Amino acid sequence: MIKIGIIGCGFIGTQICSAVDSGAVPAEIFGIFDFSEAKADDVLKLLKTGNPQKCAPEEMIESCDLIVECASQDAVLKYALPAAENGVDLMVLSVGAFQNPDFYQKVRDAAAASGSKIYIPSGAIAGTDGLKSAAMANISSVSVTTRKPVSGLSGSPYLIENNIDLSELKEPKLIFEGTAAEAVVGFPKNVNVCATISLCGIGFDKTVVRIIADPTISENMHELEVYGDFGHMKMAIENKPSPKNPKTSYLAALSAVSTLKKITDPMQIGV
Ligand SMILES: NC(=O)C1=CN([C@@H]2O[C@H](COP(=O)(O)OP(=O)(O)OC[C@H]3O[C@@H](n4cnc5c(N)ncnc54)[C@H](O)[C@@H]3O)[C@@H](O)[C@H]2O)C=CC1
Ligand SMILES: O=C([O-])CC(=O)C(=O)O
Repeated sequence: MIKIGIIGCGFIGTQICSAVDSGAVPAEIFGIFDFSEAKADDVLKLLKTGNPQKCAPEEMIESCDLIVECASQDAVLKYALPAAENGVDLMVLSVGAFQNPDFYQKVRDAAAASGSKIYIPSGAIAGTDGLKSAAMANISSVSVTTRKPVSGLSGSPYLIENNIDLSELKEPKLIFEGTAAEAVVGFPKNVNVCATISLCGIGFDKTVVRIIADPTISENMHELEVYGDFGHMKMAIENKPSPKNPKTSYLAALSAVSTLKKITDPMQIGV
């Protein structure tokens, strides 16, 4: 069984640990890490199988087969390269960190040299299968429109830097329109899906992102629209947010668990 290290014991980390602990994924949690000791302790208390420990990422990199980052873009910037250089597989949820092309290339090159794999789950969006296939020919445009309740957007650097106060909002409002590269910096906890779409399609600088704050909804919604030689694709998803973290959709955690199942399964279905 593969030995997994988890960096980040919030909503997604907890869901992954529970899935492994229940036997739904044939793997073993070797270690967990969170800079909040309390969060790591809460996850340790949940686990009933194996011998999971709190341990530093450096120790995971020495001892695990796969490290799952479900913490923050900062954590990706800190641990992705050492993991890839050490030949350890890595799953990344805070995909926005890859908008820096030099960093992305360094991690890719290190993984290629060491033979490790970097897994990026489809996360809180659908349609990555069709987009990846479409990208085998010419794609003329990709856009993502994300619509979230105000509580899911609060505290984003873009809102703070531009003095945008959404607390009195009564109707949906377009609060951002720009490239995916700009969106993942301004909203690092909200539009990692746009980073994933950029990597599957035409890149961070050509993917157009719109973010709408909507006080009338309770779901996190994403619409993907792609035009290319293949034709025209439209995808819309209405995600239930996690009860623990309104920024994150439940589907994001399910997609991480599903990716783990795919890694450990002899049958590989879908692109
Ligand atoms: N790829 C996708 O489609 C999606 C990605 N995400 C991203 O996945 C990540 C995890 O999401 P959630 O579990 O909902 O977040 P969360 O906020 O519930 O949990 C994150 C945990 O990581 C810890 N953490 C943050 N930075 C850390 C660091 N440098 N070192 C150690 N611990 C650190 C925090 O203390 C917290 O306990 C976030 O970056 C989120 O933006 C979320 C939803 C969709
Ligand atoms: O969970 C979602 O709906 C999207 C999200 O937070 C992200 O992509 O970072």
